[in-house]
Amino acid sequence: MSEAKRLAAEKAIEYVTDGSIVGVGTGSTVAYFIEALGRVRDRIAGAVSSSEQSSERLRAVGIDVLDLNATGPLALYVDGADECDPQRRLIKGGGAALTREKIIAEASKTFVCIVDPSKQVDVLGRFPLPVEVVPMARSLVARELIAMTAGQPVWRQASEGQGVVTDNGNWILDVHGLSITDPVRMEQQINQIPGVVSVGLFARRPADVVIVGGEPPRVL
Ligand SMILES: O=C[C@H](O)[C@H](O)[C@H](O)COP(=O)(O)O
Repeated sequence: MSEAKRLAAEKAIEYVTDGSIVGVGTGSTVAYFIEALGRVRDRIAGAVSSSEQSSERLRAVGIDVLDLNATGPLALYVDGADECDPQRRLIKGGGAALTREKIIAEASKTFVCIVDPSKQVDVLGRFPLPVEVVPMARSLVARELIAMTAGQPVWRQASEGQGVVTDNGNWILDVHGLSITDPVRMEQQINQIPGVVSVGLFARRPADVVIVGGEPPRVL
C-alpha cells in the first residue's frame, strides 16, 4: 500500500498554490506528501503542522513551520485518514493527532485527503473511533461512550498502564464495534461529553477532495 500512498501524496501537490502556507497533517501517507512538498519548497511560504512528528519532517526538508495564530485562514490542508466514506466523511486519529488536525481542517478553505484504497468503506466504524480525552475524565467518558454508542472504548496504551500521550498532553480512547450510520450526529453527541477534547470523526467538516492512490490516482 505504500506505493498507493505515495501516488496519492504526489497528486496532492497539484493543489498547492504559489506563495501559500500549506496545512500539513500527520501519518505515513503525509510523510510522502512532505517529501514531495520539500521538492517544491521554494514555491511556498511555509507550513502549519498538525503534530510534532510532522513539524520535524517538514523542517528536515527545509520548510518553515508556522504558528496558525500568525497565519490566518489557510488555502489548503493536506492530510491522510484511517477511513473514508463515499461522502468524504472520515475517521482520523490513528496517529493521535486528531485535535490539531481538526483545528487545521476548520481553518482551511480546501481539505484534500490522501488515502490508499484500503481506507475506503461504505459505512464508517470498522476502524476504531479515536476520542481524545482529558486524563482525569477517561473513565467517565468511557462510560458515557458505552451508553451513547454501544461501542467498546479501549484506552490506547503505550505500555501496560501507560496511556499514549497526545501532543496536547491528553489520552486517547479508541471506540471499537461501531457502525456509524449518522456521523454528523455522532460527532455532535460525542463532542458534548465533558472531558472530550475532540473526536476523530470528520463529518460536519468532511474533506473537500479525496485522492485515492493508484495508477492513475482517483479524485473523489
Ligand atoms: O492521527 C493521525 C492521522 O489522523 C492520520 O492521518 C491517520 O491516522 C492516517 O495515517 P496513515 O496515513 O499513516 O494511514
